[in-house]
Amino acid sequence: MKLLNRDEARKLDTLAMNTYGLPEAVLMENAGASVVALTEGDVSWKDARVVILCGSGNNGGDGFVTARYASLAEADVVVFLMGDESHMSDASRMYYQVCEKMVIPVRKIKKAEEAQPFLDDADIIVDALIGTGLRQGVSGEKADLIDRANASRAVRIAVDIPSGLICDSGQAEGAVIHADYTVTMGTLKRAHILYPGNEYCGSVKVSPIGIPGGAADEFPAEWVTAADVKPLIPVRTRISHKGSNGYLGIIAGSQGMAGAGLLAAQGALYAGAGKISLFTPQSPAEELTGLLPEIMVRPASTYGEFRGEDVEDVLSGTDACDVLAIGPGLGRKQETQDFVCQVLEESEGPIIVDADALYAVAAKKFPLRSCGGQLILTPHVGEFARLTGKSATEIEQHRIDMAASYARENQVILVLKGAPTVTAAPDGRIAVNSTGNPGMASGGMGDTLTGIIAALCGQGLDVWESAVLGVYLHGLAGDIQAERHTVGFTASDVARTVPTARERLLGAD
Ligand SMILES: NC(=O)C1=CN([C@@H]2O[C@H](COP(=O)(O)OP(=O)(O)OC[C@H]3O[C@@H](n4cnc5c(N)ncnc54)[C@H](O)[C@@H]3O)[C@@H](O)[C@H]2O)[C@@H](O)CC1
Ligand SMILES: [K+]
Repeated sequence: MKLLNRDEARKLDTLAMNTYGLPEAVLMENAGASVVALTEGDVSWKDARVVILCGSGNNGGDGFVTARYASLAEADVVVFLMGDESHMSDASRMYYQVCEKMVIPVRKIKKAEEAQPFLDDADIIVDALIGTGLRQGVSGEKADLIDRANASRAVRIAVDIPSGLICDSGQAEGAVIHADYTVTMGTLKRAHILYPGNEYCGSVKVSPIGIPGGAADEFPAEWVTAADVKPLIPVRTRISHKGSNGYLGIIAGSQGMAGAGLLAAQGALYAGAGKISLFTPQSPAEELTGLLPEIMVRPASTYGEFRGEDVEDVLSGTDACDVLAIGPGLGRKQETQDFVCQVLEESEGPIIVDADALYAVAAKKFPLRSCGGQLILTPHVGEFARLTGKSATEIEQHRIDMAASYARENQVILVLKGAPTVTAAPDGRIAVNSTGNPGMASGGMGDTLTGIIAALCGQGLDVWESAVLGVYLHGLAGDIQAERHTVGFTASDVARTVPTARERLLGAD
């Protein structure tokens, strides 16, 4: 499902009006009607005392329509209008007047306290104060009204987006409605899925409001669900053999950090890789041999860590590989950074660049565009901060846009891990992942993801598909683990659960 920012949401409405000739009032009618229709069953409108808070923008227009449908559902409705009436659109004003003609009480208020007795008694509060039109945090009387609505024992239903949330960033800069339900119009908005925005939304319901499905096709960001990634799962034929399922080379590990490469290998193995070689320095190689009998451990440096002089040896080994993954546990020594940059420069196949390899890219200001092979970078926020020179806070507030511009500028697939993980392509595609949970915030999870993505790439998916499906499967495996224990499962547990996740995805509608 498409995921829109503020300007795109406005553009979608304009497209619906201009391209399909749908009048604004029709969209508003459908929006208000769906607020009642989509929540019927979750709440009971009949005989409920309903307070509808309207602003003077089009979100308020949706609120006036909702008032009519709530009244038709036999609710006892009162509307409070806070805002400058002279700013109302024609459609909003029309529905305001319809309320008056239906003798639904509409009280214009300047002070929030005027609504207090009604908020105290309400069963349902509909929040139609401000929608996607908000640019900065709410303060003053509107903020007071929001706080009072939040203090009420009533069920709160937000129209389109909880009032006070910033649509593009999901930030709560001032007062914000804490909704139990949000009925959003057309398609999802960023604030519904970004943190902390999604915590204010409650259960989100999407109403198409009559806009034809194809109208949103031009917008780049997709909220990735099972239906999107299920068709990407590699199909295995009867005559499949290990050679047809990808030979992966994992370049990982250093003295004292042997496990990272093993976790990447586990991720790859359980995601169906045909054959895996783990290229690692001598001492981790000795520790690892035999721990995962299905993989080949290839000692490829006599030092405790990779150095520039090991490049030739490693590349002669990885020559036969279809896909490379580089980074987990490599360490951050200068010599290792040189090694990483040379490997990136000289390799041709797709390469997943993770962990300490990302450190090397950032430290050496390595020109990613000069690389021969297609790259998938998988930074978490800290690593992305190093790559971009931006603060973690700034990245968290703009994770979608920053991932997208980094991918475009550097011509790489960028997987910005976190909540939610955002995958961006050089051509502008953006996939925002819907799986995963906080129990996955533990050491080694990223290493397994790297292995999973590499394995999918080896099974014939292109770099974009591998990243999008890999992120989804990894998160789903974590979600399956979290069904038993919300915290305390390990990266190895997640790797071992990938086959179950794959099967669950295959069985999804
Ligand atoms: N054709 C359309 O444009 C449609 C729009 N729809 C609704 O319209 C909404 C967008 O409407 P608008 O663009 O008119 O904008 P909004 O109604 O979201 O917001 C504008 C209102 O918020 C107030 N406001 C803005 N920033 C504020 C701040 N920082 N503090 C206090 N008040 C503030 C303004 O004074 C104005 O009254 C959507 O969220 C959706 O609910 C739907 O009716 C579907 C059709
Ligand atoms: K709202």
